[in-house]
Amino acid sequence: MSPAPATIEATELHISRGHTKILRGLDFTVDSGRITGLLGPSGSGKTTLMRAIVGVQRITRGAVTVMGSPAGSASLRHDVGYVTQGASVYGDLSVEANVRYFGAMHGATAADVTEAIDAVGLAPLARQKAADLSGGQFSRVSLACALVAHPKLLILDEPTVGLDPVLRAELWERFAAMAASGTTLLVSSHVMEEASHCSSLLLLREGLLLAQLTPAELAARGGSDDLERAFLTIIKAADRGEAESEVAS
Ligand SMILES: Nc1ncnc2c1ncn2[C@@H]1O[C@H](COP(=O)(O)OP(=O)(O)OP(=O)(O)O)[C@@H](O)[C@H]1O
Repeated sequence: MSPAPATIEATELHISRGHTKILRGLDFTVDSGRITGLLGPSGSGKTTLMRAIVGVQRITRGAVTVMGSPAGSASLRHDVGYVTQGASVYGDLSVEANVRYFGAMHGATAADVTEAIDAVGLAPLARQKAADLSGGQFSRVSLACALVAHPKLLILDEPTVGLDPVLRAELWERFAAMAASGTTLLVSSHVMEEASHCSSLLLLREGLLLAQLTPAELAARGGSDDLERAFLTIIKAADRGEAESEVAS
């Protein structure tokens, strides 16, 4: 079987905001039906890259295509789901009403709504007002609102922040099941241990792509099965490389 075409393709992607260069020439592809992790220190450009893929971030130079169309194309509206860090949920509506509302924009059925709420573990709270939920529960409403549309590409900005370990593990199982049924997921995280759930990793640092590799390759290249330590080793090596090239120039 020939491999499925890439869902996302970035070519020489540059993004500046004001005078600041935030993304500095990224080239990568994200494969279909896989979980790709977007990892990097705070401020490295993860959210900016996700925004570019969704089509809400102006691109300075280069290109991003999603399923063969320029990022943000109207034809992609029903195919791309994006869950931001700031949950876009109506506090005065119940969990169910929120998910139904988002679902209605994508032709979702009542069964889709129930399934999405179940998937994030909020069935017992379906009738509760979103404003009365805990922080972790509230952010899961936002995730349910994205799941209800059954997007082909789901982009999740730090979806496990504020969740306890049990829920985090359940969500990763859910993501794996979605990928197995053909959904492409791009998931950002600070938590390196979560990298092990991904089949491919994009390592960002200061707007540059340090590497695109599998978790096993990260462990091998960073010389540790502790992925956090492996990543730090790679970052330090990149820092040394930059310092050396500055001395040489
Ligand atoms: N509107 C803006 N104008 C200028 N600079 C910005 C703007 N938004 C973000 N930045 C800068 O762009 C850089 C990348 O930010 P971005 O939010 O993409 O990083 P991130 O990797 O997602 O960080 P975090 O993990 O903390 O969310 C940061 O240095 C940030 O200060």
